[in-house]
Amino acid sequence: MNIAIQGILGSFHHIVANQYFGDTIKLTECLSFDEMPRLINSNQVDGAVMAIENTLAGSILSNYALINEFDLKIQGEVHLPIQHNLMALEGQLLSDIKEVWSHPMAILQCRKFFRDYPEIRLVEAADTAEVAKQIREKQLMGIAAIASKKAAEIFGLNIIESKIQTRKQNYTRFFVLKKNNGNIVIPKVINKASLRFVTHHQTGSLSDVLRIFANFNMNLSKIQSLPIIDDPWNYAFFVDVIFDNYQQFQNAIEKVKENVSELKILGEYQQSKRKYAS
Ligand SMILES: O=C(O)C(=O)C[C@]1(C(=O)O)C=C[C@@H](O)C=C1
Repeated sequence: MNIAIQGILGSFHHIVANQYFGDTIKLTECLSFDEMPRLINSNQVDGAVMAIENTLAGSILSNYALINEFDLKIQGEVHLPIQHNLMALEGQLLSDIKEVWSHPMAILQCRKFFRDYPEIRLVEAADTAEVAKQIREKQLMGIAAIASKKAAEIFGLNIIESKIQTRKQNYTRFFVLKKNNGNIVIPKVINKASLRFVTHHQTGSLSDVLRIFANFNMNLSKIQSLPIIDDPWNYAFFVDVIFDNYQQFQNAIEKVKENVSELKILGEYQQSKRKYAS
């Protein structure tokens, strides 16, 4: 099985791919999220792992847009505890560090730590682990990476400070994606779905839809609005719903269809347990 990940070995996406699919998969490393839909839709990979939201930094809205635009299907989800580490070449001290390079989402999650070091420049890079690799290969002095412990181990860097994210409890939710009609692993249980819908321009139209979910005993775990690019100042809603009874979910969908102008099921999958870090 060939799975695309954002980033390289040692990235958080790598950890998630191994956790979901096991250690024997082949990884296709991408240095942007934008590369993934093309790889999936041209069958160059069987699926992909894509971060979608983080408890400190919020949603990655552009990834919602990619899933919709390229008609990808959500096959599963993983909630991963994220501990960020500041790492550099052996012997480098925090006082030696002039610049810190990392993925923008990782930088966002560590903003507070760097408030005490205003002299350090924060530089956005393509991936957390890729920076660790560069520091090692090019023997970069004065540069540190924000990345996983696994990246420090793989690239032989020294961790200067661990757990530098703004709050110790920090989680990222990742989607496992596949081609619209493909199937990588058949989920044993389906108790969660992600939907995109557009409501009519009438008073109360969103609350009507939300009421349907409540009436059918479905728990709304997330709602996110996104601009519709062809229709300025109008929005599509992306929601996640959790349910016990699949038939009940389908009945709710039939009812929702009568109340919206557009509806798309982005994926039906098994809810992942939200593990808590110790
Ligand atoms: O290390 C990775 O896998 C990344 O691509 C960085 C990334 C992200 O894309 O959101 C992954 C998870 C963490 O929330 C922080 C950053």
